[in-house]
Amino acid sequence: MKIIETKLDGVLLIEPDVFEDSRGFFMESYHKRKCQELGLDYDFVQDNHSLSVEAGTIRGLHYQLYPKAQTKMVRVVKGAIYDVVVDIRRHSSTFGQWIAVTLSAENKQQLLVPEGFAHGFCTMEANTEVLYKVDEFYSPEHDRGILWNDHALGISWPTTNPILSEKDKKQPKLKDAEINF
Ligand SMILES: Cc1cn([C@H]2C[C@H](O)[C@@H](COP(=O)(O)OP(=O)(O)O[C@H]3O[C@H](C)C(=O)[C@H](O)[C@H]3O)O2)c(=O)[nH]c1=O
Repeated sequence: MKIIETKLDGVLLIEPDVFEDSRGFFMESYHKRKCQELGLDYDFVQDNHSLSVEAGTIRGLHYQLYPKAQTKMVRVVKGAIYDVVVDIRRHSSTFGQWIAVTLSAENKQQLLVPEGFAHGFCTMEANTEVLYKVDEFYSPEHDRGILWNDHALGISWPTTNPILSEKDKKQPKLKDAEINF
């Protein structure tokens, strides 16, 4: 398992060891001790799974407020996503900055999104399925979002006309968002 740092402190790309043979492949998609040995010591309590039927679906940008903030470990088991993370820690030197990585069933890479970051993705293929672990339970009362195309962020999404939930169509801009990180 290899860890690749990004320009956002704490946001990490994880490359699992994949064992391929004539039958296909095997990999440990999560191994607590090996993660702990690499400093990734999280107590994940919930696994999430989403299917997006159409390419060009954007889910996000989402986060939960303290004390229910979540660290997420995201991977794709079918299709591909343009995965985006935004630093929303008010005192961070990279506040408002974002990164994007492609996670796919093919590259099997995973993204670690710590507390203090908003997360969202755009599907690059039809019928894309995303699995992710979180270390805090879902709390609707603490669930918040930021508008996907907030010009202050300038995220280079692969589509300008995405499929969005009604909720995500009405998310606030970063300057108006409720943040307590
Ligand atoms: C997140 C969540 C949702 N739900 C229920 C609430 C709604 O009735 C339904 C769909 O929720 P939502 O539209 O918020 O789902 P997504 O738009 O995929 O949200 C996710 O998208 C981005 C990419 C994220 O990083 C978050 O983990 C998560 O917010 O599932 C639950 O029951 N448990 C949960 O943990």
